[in-house]
Amino acid sequence: MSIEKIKQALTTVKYPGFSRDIVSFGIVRSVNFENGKASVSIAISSSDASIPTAIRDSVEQALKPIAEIKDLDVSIVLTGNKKAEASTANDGIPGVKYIVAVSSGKGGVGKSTFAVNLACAFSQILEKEGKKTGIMDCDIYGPSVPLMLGISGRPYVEGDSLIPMEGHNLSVMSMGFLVDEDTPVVWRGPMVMKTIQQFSQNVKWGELELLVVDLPPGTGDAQLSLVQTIPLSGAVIVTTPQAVSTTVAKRGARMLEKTNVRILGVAENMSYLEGPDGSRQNIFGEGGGQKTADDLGTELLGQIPLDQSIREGGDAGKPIVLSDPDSTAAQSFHAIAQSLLSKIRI
Ligand SMILES: Nc1ncnc2c1ncn2[C@@H]1O[C@H](COP(=O)(O)OP(=O)(O)OP(=O)(O)O)[C@@H](O)[C@H]1O
Repeated sequence: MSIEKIKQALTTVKYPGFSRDIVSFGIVRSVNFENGKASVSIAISSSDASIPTAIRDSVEQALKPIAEIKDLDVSIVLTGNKKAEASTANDGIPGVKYIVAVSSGKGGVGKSTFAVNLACAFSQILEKEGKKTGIMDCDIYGPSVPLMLGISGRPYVEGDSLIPMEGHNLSVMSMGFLVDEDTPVVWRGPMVMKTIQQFSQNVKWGELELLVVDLPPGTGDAQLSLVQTIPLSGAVIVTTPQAVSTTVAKRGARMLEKTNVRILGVAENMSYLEGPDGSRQNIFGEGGGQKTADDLGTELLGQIPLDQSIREGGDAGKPIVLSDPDSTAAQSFHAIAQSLLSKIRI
């Protein structure tokens, strides 16, 4: 019996909430085998109390089929490395408890539309608890959140800080408030990163229970620098039903995983067109969201229909979650917001 065999079996154990296994994650400290007794030592940095138990259970399950192991000792060492924490209440932005990023591998999947409606759904839920929600639009190339929320003007500056704008019971900050609509945003790489870092760090949010961050599309430097700057509670990957989006969405997710951002789940946008009789037409194919979620070892949080009112709501500055709360789309956004809240609030 080789130790390699045990290590091999451990590669089937996924870190909770991640598609990565505990061996490639680098948290397996040591593996020993002597006289039928296997000892595995694992170092975990998360403050989430459910993680050590979940990992211990999965390790026991994974090693059970190895007949040579008569006795097993799994020791879990808790370390204080913040960077590897999968999910915690956020202490990176003063006053902001949780930060959820909305990401997509490429543009045009409706990421900003999703982020705005999700923020409105969070706001409706959290308002009942007397708590506030915010949204930060980091899409510096095409900031569309102000338009989608019908907010214009310039934010106040207080000392070195920007004061967010307010609309629909949301605190809102966007690069769109800072650059003129007609001025093409042509930045050089390093400037993009500097700007985005300053932008994300210098906003006085006040007390927020949750901040939704609309990440720039793609998997480039701007995204990377943002996720390194803002300690996220987790990220949602938005994709569409097409097979091609699955590949691109996965590329985006891998980038997030590399920076230890917890993937909270996948949301599929433009999933189907609902007929007046309730029938569903899969205009853009089907299964992309589920496949992306399966491949990433996470869950499909929900499907948002293709709905003309979603676009109209975006263009008119009144997201569908607010304008038609009983619609299928609004209810999907609510369900997604609820399941995200229960994930990050463990
Ligand atoms: N489910 C939907 N049904 C109908 N229209 C939608 C839906 N989702 C998004 N749209 C529309 O698709 C267009 C693109 O959406 P949006 O700007 O949100 O995409 P995006 O992925 O954020 O793009 P980019 O990343 O390039 O900013 C918008 O006109 C929006 O109103």
